[in-house]
Amino acid sequence: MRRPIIIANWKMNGSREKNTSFLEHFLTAVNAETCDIVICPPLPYLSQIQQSIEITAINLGSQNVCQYPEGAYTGETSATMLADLGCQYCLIGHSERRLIFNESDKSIADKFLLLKKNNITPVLCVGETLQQRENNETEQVVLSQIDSVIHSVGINNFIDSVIAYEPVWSIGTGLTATPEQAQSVHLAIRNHLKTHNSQTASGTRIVYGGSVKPENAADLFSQPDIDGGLIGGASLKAESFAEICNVLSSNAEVMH
Ligand SMILES: O=C(CO)COP(=O)(O)O
Repeated sequence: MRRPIIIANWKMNGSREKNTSFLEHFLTAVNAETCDIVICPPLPYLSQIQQSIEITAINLGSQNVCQYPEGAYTGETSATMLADLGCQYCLIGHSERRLIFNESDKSIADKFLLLKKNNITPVLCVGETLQQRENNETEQVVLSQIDSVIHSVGINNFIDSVIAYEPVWSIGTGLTATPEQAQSVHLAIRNHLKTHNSQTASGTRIVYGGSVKPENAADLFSQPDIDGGLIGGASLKAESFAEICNVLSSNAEVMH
């Protein structure tokens, strides 16, 4: 049985004051013992969040990492530094990074490997644009984004990572993939992983992201191959993020 996981991606939002208030409210409202919870704040706030969640079961995640090890890379943050700050997870290949910051498959694979070397779980984000979906290229695009990492790092390194399927057209748009649309891509990903290694396929957690809200979370999370969510906008409000976590957790209890 895969342990469900829910990840907050705060993107470039927050302040020390807002973060403190978020955690205060979130910790009272959340009741999700059967799933892993991860908060990915902006980099400058990693330490602040780390200190506030130290005695809780919540995990710390980064939104990005440098593709190179330590050295002369002005403005960057290494995987070693993230580990030093207590990060257990790190997003890589988010569509905003691929599209706005021109991240390549090669740099994403390099980041993946550096994270593994530092015992940080990579959360590999994949997803198609609206045009690609309309051209029936969804599976091809998503599987090739995954394969480019597997071919570069090797399937053994891929074990225990998390995949986040986030259709680009549903991010921040309010347009959620239907549970059936999401399940069909998640199943295609799992079947494809089987062609590499059946153990990896059954153990890899595949989460859905894209306009997940308390109102649509239960239907998405009840799909057999959706192991949780990567939440943007709705993770900025303590009450809505707690509600989504609670939905995932109670869903997991029913399935046990
Ligand atoms: O990009 C996302 C999480 O990484 C999804 O963002 P929204 O939940 O705001 O659509």
